[in-house]
Amino acid sequence: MTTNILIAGLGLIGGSIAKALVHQQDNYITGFDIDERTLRFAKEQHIIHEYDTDFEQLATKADIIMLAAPISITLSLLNKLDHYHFEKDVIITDVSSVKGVIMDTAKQLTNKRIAFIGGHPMAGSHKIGIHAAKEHLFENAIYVLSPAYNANDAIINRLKQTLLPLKSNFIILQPDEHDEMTAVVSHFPHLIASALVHQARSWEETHSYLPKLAAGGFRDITRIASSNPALWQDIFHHNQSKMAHLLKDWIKEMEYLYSLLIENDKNAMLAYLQQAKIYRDGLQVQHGALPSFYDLFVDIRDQPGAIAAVIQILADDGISISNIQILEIREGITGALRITVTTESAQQRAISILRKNGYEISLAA
Ligand SMILES: NC(=O)c1ccc[n+]([C@@H]2O[C@H](COP(=O)([O-])OP(=O)(O)OC[C@H]3O[C@@H](n4cnc5c(N)ncnc54)[C@H](O)[C@@H]3O)[C@@H](O)[C@H]2O)c1
Ligand SMILES: O=C(O)C(=O)CC1(C(=O)O)C=CC(O)C=C1
Repeated sequence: MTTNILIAGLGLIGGSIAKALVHQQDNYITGFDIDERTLRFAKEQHIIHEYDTDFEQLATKADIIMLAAPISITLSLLNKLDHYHFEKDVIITDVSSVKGVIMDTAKQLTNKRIAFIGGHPMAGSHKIGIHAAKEHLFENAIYVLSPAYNANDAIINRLKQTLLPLKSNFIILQPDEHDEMTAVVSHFPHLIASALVHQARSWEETHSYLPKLAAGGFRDITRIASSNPALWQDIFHHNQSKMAHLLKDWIKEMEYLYSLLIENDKNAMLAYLQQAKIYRDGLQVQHGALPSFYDLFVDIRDQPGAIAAVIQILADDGISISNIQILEIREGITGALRITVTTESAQQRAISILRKNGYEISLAA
């Protein structure tokens, strides 16, 4: 039997979900978006089967509705859906990064045809819109579900079954617990990344050469400051109290760090950095929201074909690369490639084969 799935908001997240679901024979994917170019692109690229600019038309034909717009829009779409006349039961879910406000709204729903299950796939990017959508975005990612309104186990299983092609790992979380944890490991880091960028920008006023010194470290830690500002303002707004709490904690942490620096306490600073490293290294190998990844650093010369040669050696050995980054290549001088693979054995094989081919390899930059 065909499942009619409406995706409202065909951006990075909605587009990625559509791409993963559209190839399932039994799915019929429809799309709704405020941006008609997005809808046309999605149809032309076979990311959806059909679109309409009339939300009600699409919604009342759907078996499953996925709300993948910014949070404030998702809230207003949810309120609209409550007033529609559905001739059959419908499962509604969302992908919003904050769950409390969504679940509070879902609890106010009165339409008996609706079952609502909150959702949040814990993967994404700093990129915006359907052009950045990727079929494999949610593979191995944690996908949080928070059942709220009219949702029994059979309905939850139906949704999970429909989302199986995403290859995510589902977990059930209460909204408050979800918002507390995502505030720590997702939302608050965005605030800090933006603050670091502001700090660099203001120092540039007196040190014009500063951007040229911003190498791998600054780029790594501030990548997420390039995310969609409107989307993140909306996330901060809807998780405001937890963000404020974390910022207070952070200020205390910075005061502690300030005291370590002022006292110039080498041992205490070493212990602080060591503890952070141990915890961070542990996160890399856990199976969770953070994918497992193993890095190796390859020294290369700045000359045409140098990167391709390294990739070819690994490809010939059947080693697939999950990420590659060029670090601090300066004109005519040796630089480094950071290559990321997903298993320890692939890392060991890559090191061995590249060393045999005369490359210098290290495990840290
Ligand atoms: N970006 C991430 O890394 C990430 C990860 C997980 C979850 N999320 C959540 O996913 C949701 C969407 O984020 P995104 O990154 O895909 O954003 P995006 O900007 O890439 O996509 C949002 C889409 O919603 C559409 N839209 C905006 N207003 C609309 C309206 N009134 N009606 C219909 N469509 C409308 C936009 O045109 C766009 O296509 C957000 O709720 C966000 O919290 C984001
Ligand atoms: O990779 C990124 O750029 C992201 O910000 C993805 C990220 C995160 O990890 O914080 C952002 C928002 C989410 O709701 C889930 C995932």
